[in-house]
Amino acid sequence: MISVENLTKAYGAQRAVDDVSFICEPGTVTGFLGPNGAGKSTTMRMICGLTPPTSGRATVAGVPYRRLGNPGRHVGVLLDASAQHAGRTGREVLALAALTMGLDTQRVSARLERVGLGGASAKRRIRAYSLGMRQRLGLAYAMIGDPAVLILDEPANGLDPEGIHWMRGLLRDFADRGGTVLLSSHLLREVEVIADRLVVIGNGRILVEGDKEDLLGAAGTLVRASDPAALEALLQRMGLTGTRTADGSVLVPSDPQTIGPAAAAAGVVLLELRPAGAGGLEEMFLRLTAGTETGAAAR
Ligand SMILES: Nc1ncnc2c1ncn2[C@@H]1O[C@H](COP(=O)(O)OP(=O)(O)OP(=O)(O)O)[C@@H](O)[C@H]1O
Repeated sequence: MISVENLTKAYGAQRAVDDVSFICEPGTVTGFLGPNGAGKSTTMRMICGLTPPTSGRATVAGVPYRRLGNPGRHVGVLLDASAQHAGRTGREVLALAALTMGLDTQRVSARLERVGLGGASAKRRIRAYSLGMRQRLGLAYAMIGDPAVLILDEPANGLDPEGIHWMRGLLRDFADRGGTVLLSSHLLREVEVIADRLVVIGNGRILVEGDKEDLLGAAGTLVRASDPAALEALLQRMGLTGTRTADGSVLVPSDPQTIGPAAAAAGVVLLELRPAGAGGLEEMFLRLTAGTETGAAAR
């Protein structure tokens, strides 16, 4: 389990992470999303004891990361796949990790095979690895101590479609066996498939957090009318408050079955009427992050 409580990190006047709280439970994969510069890496670094928080705290398995004895046996971390010593071979990296954790190096060959780096790949130096191969080694490194928790920053970065499919299975299996996974990714489609829970962050603050199905299902209805003022008046009469989205439609906290007939009865011509969740995670992400600095810049 990972617990993040009111975590804040200030760099001068800027709050890179601002009062962030969430929990990752055993048996779940939590997707950590946000535009560039939102504060994902900083949050993960604070959880792993690499960046001291300005205030708040984070614990893994009930204690701050830095107080874990032999941390690799409790939590596997992959924050930067290229952080390994370029002159070592894949086999050497894993063997050293095993030795450091007091584990038998016999497990190394099987672990390399499991991430697709057996045979000749294991004997190559990291400097000759592709980014995808480094990510695979990074995952093997994170998992060599059989931890109960995985913290992965952009683990799919550089993986080919087959590699992404493989990683999805690996992490799903890990969580299904009771493991806890926190992963950040820009690949929304991948997160949508693999995650059970979502934490979306923008400008250092949590924009939305919760069960994936609930968030995508309870997103409301997107309505567009030829006469926006008439729609607004209708919503008011229905006691509903709509929110104008970046593309000019209105997000209404109700279902299409309620809005459609009411609009027809009132003679309001609708150009669009659909569940907001139907556009999936990407649409939700873009809508949520529309007001944030980097989210707006991306448009
Ligand atoms: N050491 C630092 N000193 C000053 N500012 C920093 C430092 N590290 C991060 N920041 C700032 O904190 C903010 C959050 O950065 P962070 O790397 O956590 O974002 P991110 O969500 O991981 O972004 P990306 O998706 O681009 O990796 C950014 O504005 C960044 O410039």
